[in-house]
Amino acid sequence: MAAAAASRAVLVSRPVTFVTGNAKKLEEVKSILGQSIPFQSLKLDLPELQGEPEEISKEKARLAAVQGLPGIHHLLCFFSFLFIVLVFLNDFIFVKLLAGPYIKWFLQKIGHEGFNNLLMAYEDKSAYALCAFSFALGPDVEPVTFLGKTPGKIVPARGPNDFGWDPIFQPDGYDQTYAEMPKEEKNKISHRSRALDMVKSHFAEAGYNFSTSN
Ligand SMILES: O=c1[nH]c(=O)c2ncn([C@@H]3O[C@H](COP(=O)(O)OP(=O)(O)OP(=O)(O)O)[C@@H](O)[C@H]3O)c2[nH]1
Ligand SMILES: [Mg+2]
Repeated sequence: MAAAAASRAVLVSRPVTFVTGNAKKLEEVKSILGQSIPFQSLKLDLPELQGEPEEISKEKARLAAVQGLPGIHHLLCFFSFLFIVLVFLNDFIFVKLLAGPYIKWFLQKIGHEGFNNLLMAYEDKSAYALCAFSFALGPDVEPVTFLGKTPGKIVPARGPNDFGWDPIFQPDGYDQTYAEMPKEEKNKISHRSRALDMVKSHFAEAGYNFSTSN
């Protein structure tokens, strides 16, 4: 077994690069990953195209890799959204009603209160938080995407207001919003930690063996 794992091991001499300009995301990723995957962060203003989350994230990773950053061959593009999903029980159709990849702009324009007001007409405030990571090993390699999802609902804002939509998202099975929860608690069940669990498994299965100097 050990020999099989050893023969599969891929020696990686540079840390993975997380492409994000969001300090709060970075903080959570650092705390979730700990020492498990060596990484550095890089703020790169790349376009986020329209489409499904997986495609937006994949394309961003592809762009980052193609951009040919000097000395950086391992890119992990990080991306996260909140979808509002309304369930119309009569016809069993899931309707993605709002926001999705555009949550950032929604929040900037209408804020937490506006968001709640928009949903006033609907009894069902179901939502899910979705995190998409895409990992591109290089410019010629198709990125792999990992999606982490946490179901919950939209509520009037509660808790500290220092990270996006945390105050209006209450995960299923909890009385607190993401913002009210202690950080460690959020990091245990969050969309981000679920996606990162998949990233970690992928790295372990691929046999990446980091030997980085920093
Ligand atoms: O309350 C929150 N809890 C979270 O767990 C979370 N994760 C992301 N966000 C916000 O959702 C939008 C996504 O947009 P986004 O993914 O394009 O982020 P960004 O543009 O800030 O950074 P990046 O694209 O450089 O990585 C931005 O407003 C983020 O602040 C969160 N808000
Ligand atoms: Mg962004």
